[in-house]
Amino acid sequence: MIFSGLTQHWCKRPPATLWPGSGTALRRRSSLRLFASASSADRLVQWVSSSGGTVSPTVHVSPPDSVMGAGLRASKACRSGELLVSLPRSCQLSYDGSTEPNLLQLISKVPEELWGAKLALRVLKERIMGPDSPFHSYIDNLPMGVPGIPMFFSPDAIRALEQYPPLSEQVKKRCRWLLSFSSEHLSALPGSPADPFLGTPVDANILGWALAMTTSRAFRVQGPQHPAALLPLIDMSNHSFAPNCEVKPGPGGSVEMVASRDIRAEEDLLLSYGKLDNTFLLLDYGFMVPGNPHDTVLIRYDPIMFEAGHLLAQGQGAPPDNAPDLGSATFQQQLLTEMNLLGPKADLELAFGRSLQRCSPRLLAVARLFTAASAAEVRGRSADDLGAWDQPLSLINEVKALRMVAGVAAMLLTRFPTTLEQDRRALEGGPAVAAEGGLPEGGPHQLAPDVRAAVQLRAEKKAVLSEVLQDIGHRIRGLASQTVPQGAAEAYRESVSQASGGQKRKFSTSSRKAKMRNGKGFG
Ligand SMILES: C[S@@+](CC[C@H](N)C(=O)[O-])C[C@H]1O[C@@H](n2cnc3c(N)ncnc32)[C@H](O)[C@@H]1O
Repeated sequence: MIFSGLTQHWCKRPPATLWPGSGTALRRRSSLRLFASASSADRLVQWVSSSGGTVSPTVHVSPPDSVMGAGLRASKACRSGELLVSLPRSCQLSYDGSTEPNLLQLISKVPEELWGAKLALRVLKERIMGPDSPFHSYIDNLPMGVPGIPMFFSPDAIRALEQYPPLSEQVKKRCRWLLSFSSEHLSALPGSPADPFLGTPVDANILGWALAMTTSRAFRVQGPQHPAALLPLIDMSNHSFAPNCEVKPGPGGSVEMVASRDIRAEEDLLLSYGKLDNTFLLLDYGFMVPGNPHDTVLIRYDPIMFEAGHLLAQGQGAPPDNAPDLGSATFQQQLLTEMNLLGPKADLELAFGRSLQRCSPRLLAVARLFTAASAAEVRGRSADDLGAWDQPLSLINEVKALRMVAGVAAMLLTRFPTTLEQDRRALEGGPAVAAEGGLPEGGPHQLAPDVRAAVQLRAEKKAVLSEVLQDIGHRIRGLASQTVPQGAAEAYRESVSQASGGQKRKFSTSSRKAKMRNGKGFG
């Protein structure tokens, strides 16, 4: 059954007390920022200045565009290090800043790790207080939705996203949490003495809006010990991996935004939200960066997957390779436990990624371990050593281990119901792929924005895996020519290039069997 995310109908017919005068603007779902007018932005700047903060005359709020929404821009050139915005503590919105007992009581019911949801409850409280809230000028300027956030995707888009379960599972988890928290703790509040929301009904969709605000706008500037806070005005800066501004703690608990390099007049003022992969960017911020250098593909550790990868990478023309011992030998069990891949609290997450030198150290370590000739080859190695790119066990082992890594990546690529090329054609408006690809059936058509985002996300993941295959194939070819005699090297290269072909390559019988045994590779 397809899980449908939260609905946006609340946006169209909001309770009057929550969204005064906003009903009509919200019908245009494609616009990111739906009601921040020049005057509300001016009021925000005035509020920061009159609350003891500083806003440089260089800082200008730019009107929304269809890609990034509104933003900040330099109205004139400024020098590196120049102070652009300073926010006193009283202008920072965090969940521990409230003294209202009912709100604090409700916030305490949210698990510690869900800081975004705790902060969301505070945002709702301030929103419901309207002009009585000290944060009114800020709250009034918040967008009415972040349409790119998958919590609000249609069933078609969620289906399209299911090709990459690490993301679709997170989306479902968030939606389930919102639904259960609102039925357990919010539905009975109106009319009760414990109600912090002054009788205004709050449901999962409204809490979802507030959660989208906090995950897409909060900062943790004062260090990991301090709760994340919303930073009015500063949070209008959009993201770039090559930013020109940075945010840092200032004197007396203030937060400052400064130019991190010389900035020309009319340049956008951009911050880096962190070295985040596309999954995280889409989940929390509702956008992704094509070719993101920090993108990753997550997989769950499973020895059968490594075995299947090994078989796939061997290829048919390859010299026979002894079947590796997969996790049953005592020395393997010890190292797998040290890597926290075995045991009741095991963390099974492994990753491929551009900035991980193609795969996470633990993934490399597992492949080296499984292809080690004997316990003697890994004796004295810690799990950390085993995952260090510059510490191969031996040339022969490295070739085998990299072939196994490449085989796992190739196998993942073959498991997507659609190929990278099909996804790219769909993004260009070509014919829809079968419904298993999560696209509506039919001829050439424009994808809805949320379906497009889902297809783009999975295409980005496939691009990461393809690059991993090419890169590892290249490394293997370099190593293989040093380790095997001339005739066998030819066969080796042939098998490696077959494995690098990924989706185009046919499974050998044994690897097809392994695939059937293994079921899903993700999540
Ligand atoms: C902290 S807010 C920035 C201000 C926001 N644009 C606004 O209109 O209020 C973060 C949101 O801005 C948008 N955004 C920021 N950087 C972006 C980028 N590089 N590409 C696309 N959207 C971006 C996303 O909607 C994101 O959730």
